[in-house]
Amino acid sequence: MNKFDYMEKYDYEQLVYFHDKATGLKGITCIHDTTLGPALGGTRLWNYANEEEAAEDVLRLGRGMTYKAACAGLNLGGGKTVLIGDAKEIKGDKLRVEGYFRALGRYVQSLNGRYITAEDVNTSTSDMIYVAEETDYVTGLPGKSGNPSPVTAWGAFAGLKATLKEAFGTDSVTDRTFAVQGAGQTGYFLIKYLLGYDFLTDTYAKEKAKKIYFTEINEEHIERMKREHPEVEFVAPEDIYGLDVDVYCPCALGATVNENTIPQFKCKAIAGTANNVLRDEAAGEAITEKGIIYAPDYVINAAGLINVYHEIHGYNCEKALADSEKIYDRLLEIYKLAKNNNIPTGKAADLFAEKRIEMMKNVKSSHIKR
Ligand SMILES: NC(=O)c1ccc[n+]([C@@H]2O[C@H](COP(=O)([O-])OP(=O)(O)OC[C@H]3O[C@@H](n4cnc5c(N)ncnc54)[C@H](O)[C@@H]3O)[C@@H](O)[C@H]2O)c1
Repeated sequence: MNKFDYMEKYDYEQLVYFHDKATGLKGITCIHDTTLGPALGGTRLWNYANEEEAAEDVLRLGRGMTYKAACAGLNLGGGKTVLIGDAKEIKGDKLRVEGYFRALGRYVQSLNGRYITAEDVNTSTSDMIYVAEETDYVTGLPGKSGNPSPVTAWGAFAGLKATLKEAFGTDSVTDRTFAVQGAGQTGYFLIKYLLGYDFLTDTYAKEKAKKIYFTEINEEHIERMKREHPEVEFVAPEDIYGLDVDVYCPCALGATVNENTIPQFKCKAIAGTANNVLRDEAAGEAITEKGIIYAPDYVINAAGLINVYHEIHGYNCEKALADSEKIYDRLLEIYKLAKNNNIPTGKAADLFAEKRIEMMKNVKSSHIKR
């Protein structure tokens, strides 16, 4: 589809190409929707096969950010930047890195706050320090909101409890069993929260799950879990889907809910931190038919975004965690919407986001009339 037709179909505001000859910076920014606030989305550096592929990726990712921010209840719109280039080559040239990312910063500044950037695939918080030399519109800087993963897992834990409430009528984890895929940055913390860990007090003061299984492919992460929490049982990666547990928690890869895994599931709910959990729309429909409650990925894993949003307004960890807990109520609303409209929960999340944006459009236009 030609770009303008595509932009019209999905209501995009802007697609901006930029280039800096001296540093070889070459990229595209998508600003999808700024009804709720400035478009926020990270900058991804990727060796795209061609310009077309980069444009398609940035359009898809930028729109996804609009839905994520809207469902998270933030005053943010959705956007994204992709840089076209070989990360190894660009970042391997230490002299070039400063100029490259400062050129990006100058360009971001030229958008005048309509777009706020952050790190993403192949860009780091230290690259963002250079970006910040040239623009105010960058977040997720070192020494500010910090690593988002414990907060992402905190929000996901709140969402997981809402999902238990929906599936079992109570949100307590004490009688429940869990299968966690991936004990990396977020999965590790999700398991700790399931074991009663409180991030704020650094104590195990909360209720504890009845049983947790986990799987991993990284030896260090397997050893860490076995050493710190021997009661969490390791299973082989291929065995995680068919376990007789209440909840499957995807915290590693995308597309793990698919035609191969769905027949294996014995769980009543799917709730974890991973992105793009459903391989496709059909997977969403199939698990709904199977009676499995699915926590839409971009809703349950939004606390990383909530965390950097707080950085823009002066970071306070307690406030960021409290806001992340709102994912609980948000998911309950989405589950209700799904039931009332007889649609899969993923579709209900999209509907929720669109309704919030529509409502705010009306609020803003009535404000102008006065
Ligand atoms: N980090 C965040 O704040 C954040 C925010 C939103 C979404 N997410 C999403 O959550 C997911 C996990 O992110 P993360 O930051 O924890 O990543 P991570 O790389 O730290 O952890 C993922 C873990 O999964 C393991 N893994 C990979 N393939 C596996 C397999 N087949 N079986 C078992 N384990 C496997 C890896 O070894 C790794 O330890 C990703 O989809 C990411 O996009 C993360």
